[in-house]
Amino acid sequence: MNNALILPAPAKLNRMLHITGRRADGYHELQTLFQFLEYGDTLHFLPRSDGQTRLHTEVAGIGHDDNLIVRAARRLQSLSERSCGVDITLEKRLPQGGGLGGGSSDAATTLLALDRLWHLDLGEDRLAAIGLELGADVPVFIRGFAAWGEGIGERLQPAPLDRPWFVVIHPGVSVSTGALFNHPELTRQTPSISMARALQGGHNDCEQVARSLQPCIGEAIDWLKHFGSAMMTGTGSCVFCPLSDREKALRIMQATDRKYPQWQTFVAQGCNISPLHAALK
Ligand SMILES: C[C@@](CO)(OP(=O)(O)O)[C@H](O)COP(=O)(O)OP(=O)(O)OC[C@H]1O[C@@H](n2ccc(N)nc2=O)[C@H](O)[C@@H]1O
Ligand SMILES: Nc1ncnc2c1ncn2[C@@H]1O[C@H](COP(=O)(O)OP(=O)(O)O)[C@@H](O)[C@H]1O
Repeated sequence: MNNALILPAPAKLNRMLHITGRRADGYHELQTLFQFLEYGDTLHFLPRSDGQTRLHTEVAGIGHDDNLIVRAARRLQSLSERSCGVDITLEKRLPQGGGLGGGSSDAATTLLALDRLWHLDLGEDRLAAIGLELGADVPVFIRGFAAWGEGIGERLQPAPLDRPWFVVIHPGVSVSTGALFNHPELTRQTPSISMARALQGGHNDCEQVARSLQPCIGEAIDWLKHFGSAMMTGTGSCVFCPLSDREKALRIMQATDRKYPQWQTFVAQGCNISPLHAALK
């Protein structure tokens, strides 16, 4: 059908993540550098005219109506006066609870796709605000530029990051974002810094608690530290190491597969314009 849309939902990495405080509602104030990866999920959208929204792919452990894709679609449906519907299928590559933002990225791709397919023309500001109701990470995927994020990650400005190749390891476990943020031993008072300072290098305040919750996260970071400045993304569980060239990254991936066959490893380049926005142009 000629008005079907096939779009990427890329992963993100947090190249650093500092927790600078906690708001009265319990959410944490962050300073973080978001960068996209040329790697992620793919969504297929086929409009239907009977007002039904259906996701035809099951995601393990998530009910149809709880899936962020369906929640995003229904939220847009509620804003439309016409009887819009859609059939959606998902090629899932990103692990859940991996800190790669897969669920948030799926939601953002759905919002941008349906805004176009249903001719809603809501504009990026409105879509980012709707996205924020679905998850703190959704706005950066709506905006589509690598960013210095503050607040709970929704105050964004473009960040001129380098674009290395990354070896990314998913050590086969997941970390619940909520559980990590509620942990009594989490560092919550890192002094604020400027973006310019963060671009010179930073750390991830969630790493220590994630290591204690899931020791294999620490094992994966310590292994990748043999090759460069390895770090965890988001609240975990994935860890990454930036490399200057693809061949070197692929060699490290092969060595990781041999030594730790129980982990999933991939190589992808960082990008400062989201592959989603590149595809929508
Ligand atoms: C911390 C980040 C950094 O990228 O990590 P990852 O989840 O991607 O690992 C994100 O901002 C996460 O965003 P997202 O995954 O959308 O989180 P949400 O669904 O909004 O929140 C899940 C739960 O985490 C806690 N939470 C989340 C974000 C934040 N800044 N402070 C918090 O305390 C809240 O308890 C919330 O109920
Ligand atoms: N389409 C989806 N893909 C992944 N997770 C989803 C989706 N819809 C809802 N979720 C929920 O969102 C949570 C966070 O998922 P995700 O964004 O992939 O991880 P993270 O926030 O660690 O990067 C999952 O544990 C899952 O319960």
